[in-house]
Amino acid sequence: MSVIRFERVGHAFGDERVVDGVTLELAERRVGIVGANGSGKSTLARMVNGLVTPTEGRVEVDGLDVARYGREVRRRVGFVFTNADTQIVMPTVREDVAFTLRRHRLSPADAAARVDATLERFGLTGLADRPAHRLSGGQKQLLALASVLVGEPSIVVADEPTTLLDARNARRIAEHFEALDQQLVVVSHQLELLESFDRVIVMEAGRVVADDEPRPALDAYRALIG
Ligand SMILES: Nc1ncnc2c1ncn2[C@@H]1O[C@H](COP(=O)(O)OP(=O)(O)OP(=O)(O)O)[C@@H](O)[C@H]1O
Repeated sequence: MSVIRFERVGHAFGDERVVDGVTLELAERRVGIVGANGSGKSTLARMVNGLVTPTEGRVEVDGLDVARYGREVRRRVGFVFTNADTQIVMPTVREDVAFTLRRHRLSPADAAARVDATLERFGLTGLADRPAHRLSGGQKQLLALASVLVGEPSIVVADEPTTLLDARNARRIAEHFEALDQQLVVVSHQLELLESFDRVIVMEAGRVVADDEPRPALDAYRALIG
């Protein structure tokens, strides 16, 4: 199991301090992060793989300082965005999944086999040669997840991965997340998704205000938002 460590982490955008004095050690299989809009959840999540750098304190993944060892950390930590369009970078479905492996030093045959197996796993084989940007929202989110997982990260961080999807696709994506072998950190407003998790962190104005098993943590969150 990997360990994500936040040590007195803060982040300010200009004068606005959006993450403030967060110390956490996350080593559970499934960790959820909830909080009101603007409470700093995305900023915190993005610090795990260096998309955002702390302005105070440090974040480590398996002892690696994310600010210094970004490349190594990003090999271990896959990030899934809310809007799959943000992370689809290649013209076709197959090329997008293959793009993740460009620095993995695999032989072309091994890389192709891994891509094919991943497409199959996410039900994307029949769409492999389609333009990625013309997929439906649900298919795009499956592609985004496939493109992350083909790199075999040990941790997957997802920032509201089901928010833009209809109920059926949200359920499908949630099932894929539930089936992952990887350690998972998920930011979500969809509280039922987090009920089966090992630990839930509640953020309020940049601080951790509850950190517990899902039931008490989600109760604390519901009380907080009234
Ligand atoms: N790149 C940026 N530049 C300036 N301010 C930012 C930037 N990104 C986020 N913020 C501000 O930081 C604060 C925290 O934002 P963040 O996205 O981390 O919150 P969040 O809890 O994920 O919110 P939401 O639930 O709405 O996604 C907000 O006030 C936001 O406006």
